[in-house]
Amino acid sequence: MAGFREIDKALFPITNIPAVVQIFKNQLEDSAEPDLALLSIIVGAIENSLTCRSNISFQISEPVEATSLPILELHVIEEMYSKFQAIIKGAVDIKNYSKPFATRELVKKVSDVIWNSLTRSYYKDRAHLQSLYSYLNGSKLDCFGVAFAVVAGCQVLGFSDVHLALSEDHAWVVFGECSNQTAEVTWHGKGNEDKRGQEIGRGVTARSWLYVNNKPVICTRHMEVAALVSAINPSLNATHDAFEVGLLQQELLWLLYDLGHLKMYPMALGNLGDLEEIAPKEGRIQCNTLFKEAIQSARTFYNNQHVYPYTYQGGYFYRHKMYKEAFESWANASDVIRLYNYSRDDEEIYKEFLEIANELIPHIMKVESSGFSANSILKKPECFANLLRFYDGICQWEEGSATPVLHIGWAKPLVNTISKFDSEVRAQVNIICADSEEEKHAKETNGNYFNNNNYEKENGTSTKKEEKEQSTSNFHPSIEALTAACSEKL
Ligand SMILES: CC1(C)CN=C(N2CCN(c3ncnc4sc(C(F)(F)C(F)(F)F)cc34)CC2)S1
Repeated sequence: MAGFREIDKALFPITNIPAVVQIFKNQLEDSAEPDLALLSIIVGAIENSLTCRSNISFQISEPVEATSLPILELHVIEEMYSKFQAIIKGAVDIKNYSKPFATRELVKKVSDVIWNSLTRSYYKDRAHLQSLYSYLNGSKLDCFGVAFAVVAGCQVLGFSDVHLALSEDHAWVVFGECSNQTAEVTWHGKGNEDKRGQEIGRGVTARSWLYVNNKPVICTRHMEVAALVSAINPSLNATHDAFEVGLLQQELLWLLYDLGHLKMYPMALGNLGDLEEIAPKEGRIQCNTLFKEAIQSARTFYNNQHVYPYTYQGGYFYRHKMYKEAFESWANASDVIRLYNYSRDDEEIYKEFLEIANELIPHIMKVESSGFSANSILKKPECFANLLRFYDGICQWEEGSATPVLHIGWAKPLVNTISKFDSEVRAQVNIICADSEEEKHAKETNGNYFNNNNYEKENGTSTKKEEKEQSTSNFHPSIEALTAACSEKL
């Protein structure tokens, strides 16, 4: 069983970051399960006291030491911890539910208890609504927070088979003797009817990015701790972070990394990479290594069906003006999305690709075409090839989808970008039609490679592709038409 033990209580009152890290270490290394409710309440209390407006003067007027925190008294935490236990145990009579494994009815009941105790209406996307501190003190939770609270509630009831399942923009639970049962427990997006209690769709939604082609991160208890730590939000306001909260999140993520609990959690590795880029820790691996580990994790454990590891890495390269590398990361992100069907639940990733295509890439083009260096990316065929691959993936994402992706707003920046490359550069990119000798070679070498500037791509097959007869080339017709138009101008 989990629990708030004497060795944890002995660390109170908590006044600094090392004490919080020690409690997490005790909980994570103990043979029993780490106590999700306890850990969420502790970090939620710290985050809330350092980021919520009420004591804003505290931050500005009294510069605090890096690792000092507002004092956390034991009785405050104990009261909240007992309150959560009382709410859950008071509302769920487990005599009605056979043990040792949870049932759909039990999971739905716990979800109803959380759901019905939330404030009637509040701004759901506000920051700092992810922890049990927010639930117990403000009766407010965001979409992730509800799912997390349900798993923490099931832990209180002794159901150790109920675990958090995470896509890149949604959370649900798995449960049962073989952990193969799934249930929605929270809402997603705006204005969508919640599907709480239902199993995760096999139908058309299963092919949407929202459910990552049935390759979600299935958490262990320790990975659920990593999720609550990843969900820590240091932002004070739109422009500033409370740096002690960011520091605490970074220390806790390194603790989880060292214990091996981030190996199968690409987004947590990406979060740690972002924090390391801002404030690199002595003697730790570099942030771009973390972005690579996140990509490797997604390729190894999730059949390369996740987009964010590539956009974490692309964002890093972009901020460091490594534009050639950024194009490759974004083209790799596009190779992931091309196999999905775009559905109305996929707005978040749509916005991500829209920003890359219509803000970041045009900015790079502007910067690169003003300067006149021989080393410019406008002279590099692999940059042109990766841009085509990026756009082609988005076109293919749209293919076969009920909802269109592209509109005229996409076309102008796209044509503007492609026309920035001189004809002799474009001519060096050799688009190889499917079934050619090179294509077969590419299949044998099982991957993408630039072969004397040829752009070769293994034509990844998927259900989406099988439905279409093999096209004459790898690219979506509109990209093919564009490149043909360009080459006509040679
Ligand atoms: C490259 C990026 C644009 C930078 N930040 C990104 N994040 C920030 C952190 N983030 C996350 N980081 C760790 N774990 C999770 S679980 C999750 C979620 F499934 F959507 C949930 F639970 F519904 F909110 C989101 C998420 C979401 C993606 S992607």
